[in-house]
Amino acid sequence: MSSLISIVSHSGFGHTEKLAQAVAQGSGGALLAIDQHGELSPEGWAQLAASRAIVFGSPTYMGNVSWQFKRFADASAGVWSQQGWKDKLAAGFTNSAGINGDKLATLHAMFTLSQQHGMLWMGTGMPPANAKTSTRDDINYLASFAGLMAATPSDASVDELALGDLLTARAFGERVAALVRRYN
Ligand SMILES: Cc1cc2nc3c(=O)[nH]c(=O)nc-3n(C[C@H](O)[C@H](O)[C@H](O)COP(=O)(O)O)c2cc1C
Repeated sequence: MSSLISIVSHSGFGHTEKLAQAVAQGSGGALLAIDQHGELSPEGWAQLAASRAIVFGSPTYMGNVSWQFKRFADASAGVWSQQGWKDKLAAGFTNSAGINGDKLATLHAMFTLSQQHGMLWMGTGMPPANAKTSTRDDINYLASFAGLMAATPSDASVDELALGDLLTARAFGERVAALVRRYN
């Protein structure tokens, strides 16, 4: 059964995939994987066409989306020519090793993609956890407004994503679901 919300993402080594799963838990959305060749199945494209909201996800590689995500983005030009995603809701998330690591550039790439398609972008809408008393387990400790950010040390396993980032991803998914209900 098709979902109103789709989370379409690429992950090279599984960390961003774990984040995508948390967004799916929060939103009730369907997970769609861009594979290691940058391809999405025909069923995946059909799911996106039927969705009310599309959440884009990619690791940050060299300060941008992965080439696999970019291949998917370029392939969406076919949808663009039919204005197939116009007025759908959109959001984005990324994960990288550095606390900063130029993640904002990745979110901007996703934002630009959404605007080329005429979509409506949703930020986190979350207050930052930036007080002296804040901890890494807090929601939005990375203080991102444009989209969901997570930081996973370069030598951390998939099972070592920060609890705070997973909670943030879940809350981000809940926000996406709430906005879909509001603007449906
Ligand atoms: C080719 C490559 C480029 C990377 N570039 C960056 C970067 O620009 N900034 C950063 O903070 N981390 C960078 N990283 C680290 C990854 O973002 C990090 O390992 C992330 O958890 C990988 O997610 P994944 O397991 O979903 O692929 C890079 C890793 C690779 C393999």
